[in-house]
Amino acid sequence: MAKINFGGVEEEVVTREEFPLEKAREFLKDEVIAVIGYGVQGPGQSLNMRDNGFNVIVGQRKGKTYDKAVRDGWVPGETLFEIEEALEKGTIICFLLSDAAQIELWPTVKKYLTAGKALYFSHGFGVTYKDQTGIIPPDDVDVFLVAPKGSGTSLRRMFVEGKGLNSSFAIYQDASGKARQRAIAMGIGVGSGYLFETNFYKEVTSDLTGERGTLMGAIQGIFAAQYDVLRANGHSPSEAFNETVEELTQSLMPLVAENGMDWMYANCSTTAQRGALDWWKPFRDATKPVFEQLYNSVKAGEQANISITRNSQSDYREKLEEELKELRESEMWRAGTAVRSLRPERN
Ligand SMILES: NC(=O)c1ccc[n+]([C@@H]2O[C@H](COP(=O)([O-])OP(=O)(O)OC[C@H]3O[C@@H](n4cnc5c(N)ncnc54)[C@H](O)[C@@H]3O)[C@@H](O)[C@H]2O)c1
Ligand SMILES: CC(C)(O)[C@@H](O)C(=O)O
Ligand SMILES: [Mg+2]
Ligand SMILES: [Mg+2]
Repeated sequence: MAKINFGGVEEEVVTREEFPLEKAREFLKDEVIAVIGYGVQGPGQSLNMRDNGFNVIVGQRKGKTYDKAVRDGWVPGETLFEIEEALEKGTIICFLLSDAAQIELWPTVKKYLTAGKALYFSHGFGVTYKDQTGIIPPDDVDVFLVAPKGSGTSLRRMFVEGKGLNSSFAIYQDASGKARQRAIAMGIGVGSGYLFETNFYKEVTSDLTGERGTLMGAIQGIFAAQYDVLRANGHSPSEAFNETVEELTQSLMPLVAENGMDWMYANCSTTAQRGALDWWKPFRDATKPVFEQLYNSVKAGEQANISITRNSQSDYREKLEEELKELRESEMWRAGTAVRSLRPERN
C-alpha cells in the first residue's frame, strides 16, 4: 500500500499503479462475478468490470430494468439471468439491490452462499444494522465492501472518460484467506481512482452523514435559504438562481475540484475574497449543531431505521417521486430548468 500524507495525517491507500488492472484481472480470472440488481450502482459497476475484461454476469428480475440491461448489451441466458440463477452461478455475489430490498432478498441470497464464495456490498448498511436487517452472512464466505464515493452514473461516465471515482474498501470476514486481495481487485475492476480502507461501521456512518449533509441534504437547504432571501428582497428568479446555483456548479466548483478552495477564492475578486473569508466561519458555526444532531442520529441507528421503514413500504418509489416532484416544481428548480435550457452548448 502507498503511504500518502493527507494534510499531515499519513494513510495507506491502494493506487492503480500499485495494483494495476492486469493484476486484478489475473487475480479474479477464475471468478464469476454476479452483479445482483441493475439500479444505479449495478450498471456502473458491471459495465466497468465487463469493459475491464472481468467475467461478469447480471442478475435482475424481469421488467423495465431487465430490458435496460439487455439494451446495455447483457445477453439473456449468457450474461443476464433471473436473480436466483445468477446467485447460483456467481462466485462473488455483488449485492447491489437497494438497502431496504436487500432485507427481503436476503433469505434467497443466503441459500446460494456456499463455502468459498464471496459476498460483496457497496455499503456497510446491511451488515452493520444486522439487528434490523437480519443480514448475517455464513462463516465460510468472504464478506467485504467496495463503496464508490459517488453515483453509479458518475462511476460509469468517469470510466468512459478515462477517469476514476475514489472508493473505500473494507473486509468484514476473511474465510478464504484472500478476502483482502479479492476486495482490492474488485475495487480496481469497478473503476476506482484510488482505494482507502475503512470498516463497515465507519463506511455506513460517514456515508449516511455525507449524503444527508453537504453532499445532498445540506446543499439543497442552503440553496433554498439563500434563494428565498434574494427573492424576498425583490431579486428576479434569474438573478437569484444564477447567484445561488448556476455560478457555483458551472464556474466555481470546477475550480475547487481542480485545485482547492483557496485557488477558487484567488480567482475571484478581492472584494469577494474579503467577504467569503469573513462569512465562512459564521456559516460553519450556524450549521455545526445541525451536523452534530445528524451524526448522533446516524450513530443511534435512527437514520437506518427511518430508511428501512420508509423504503420497505410497497409504494415507497411513488412517495419518493412525489417529493422529488415537489423539489422539481419549486420556483428555484423551475428557474433552473429555464437557465439550463439557455446554456449555449445545449443549442
Ligand atoms: N446509488 C448509488 O450511486 C450508490 C452509491 C454508493 C453506494 N450505493 C449502494 O449500492 C447499493 C445499491 O444501491 P442502488 O442505489 O444502486 O440501488 P437501487 O435503489 O437503484 O436498486 C437496485 C435494484 O434493486 C432492484 N430491486 C428493488 N427491490 C427489489 C426486490 N424486492 N427484489 C428484487 N429486486 C429488487 C431494482 O430492480 C434495481 O435493479 C446500496 O447498498 C447502496 O447504498 C449506491
Ligand atoms: C451517491 C452517494 C450519495 O454517495 C451514495 O452514498 C448513495 O447512497 O447513493
Ligand atoms: Mg449512501
Ligand atoms: Mg455515498
